[in-house]
Amino acid sequence: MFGENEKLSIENKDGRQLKVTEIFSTIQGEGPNAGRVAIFIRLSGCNLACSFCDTKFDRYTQLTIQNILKKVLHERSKITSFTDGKTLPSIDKILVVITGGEPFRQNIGALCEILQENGFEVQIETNGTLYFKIPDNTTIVCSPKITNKVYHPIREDVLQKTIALKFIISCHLEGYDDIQEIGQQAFNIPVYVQPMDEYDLKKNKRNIDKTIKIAMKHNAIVSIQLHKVMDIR
Ligand SMILES: Nc1nc2[nH]cc(C(=O)O)c2c(=O)[nH]1
Ligand code: SF4
Ligand SMILES: [Mg+2]
Repeated sequence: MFGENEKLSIENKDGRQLKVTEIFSTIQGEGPNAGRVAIFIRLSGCNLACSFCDTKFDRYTQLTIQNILKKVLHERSKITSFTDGKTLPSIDKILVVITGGEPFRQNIGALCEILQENGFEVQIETNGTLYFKIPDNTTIVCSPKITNKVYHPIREDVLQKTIALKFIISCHLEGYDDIQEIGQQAFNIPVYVQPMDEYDLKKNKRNIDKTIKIAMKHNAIVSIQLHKVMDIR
C-alpha cells in the first residue's frame, strides 16, 4: 500500500498452488463490470510499488487451486442462498475477479481453467507488465501504471485479451497529465478513466474534475470506485 510494498518478481511455477491474500464476495467497483456481483480472489505481491496504491497484499496463505475453488464455491453459496442456487436469467454466470497485487506475478492459468470448468466467468485486473498463458475466454481489464515518472507499457500478449483499459487520473502525480493512448488505436479497446483516490477531499475533487475533462476530450468512459461510495470491500 502507498508504495511501501517490496517489489516482487514473477514466480515461475506450475500454478497448482498460489499465494492468496483474501477471497471475498462483493460488487465489482471498477471498469466495464462495475455493479456486478463478483467473487474476488486477491493474490499476494506486486512487481511495482505505486505511491498511490490503495491495497494491502503482503500477507498471504499458500493455497492449492482446489482449495481456492472450494472457498469460491462457498462464497457462491452465500450469494445464491436466497434463490436455491438459481440466479436471475440476466446473470448468466457469476463473475470471479482475480486481482492483487499483480495477479500475473503467479501462474494463474490453471486457476482460470478450473474456475471456468465450474461455471464462472473470469476477469483479471492487471497492470499489464506481466503475463502467463490463460484460457481463451478469460478477460483482462488492464490499468497501466506510471511510477517515478516512468510509464510501464502494456505487453502485447496482455493487450490481446484486454477488454478495457483503465487509466487512473491524478492532478498531483507527474506523468498523469493525460491518458496514454497506447493500445487504443491498434486494438480498439474501450478506455475508462478513473479519478485517483488520494484520501484527501480537496485532491480527490481536483482529480474528478480532471477525469471529466479527459473523458470529454477523448470520449472515454468515467469509472468511479463504486465499492468506496458504498463503503464495502
Ligand atoms: N469492490 C471492489 N472492486 C474492485 N475492482 C478492482 C479492485 C482491485 O482492487 O483490483 C477492486 C476492489 O478492491 N474492490
Ligand atoms: S500495480 Fe496496482 S497493486 Fe501493484 S503497487 Fe501499483 S496500484 Fe498497487
Ligand atoms: Mg481495490
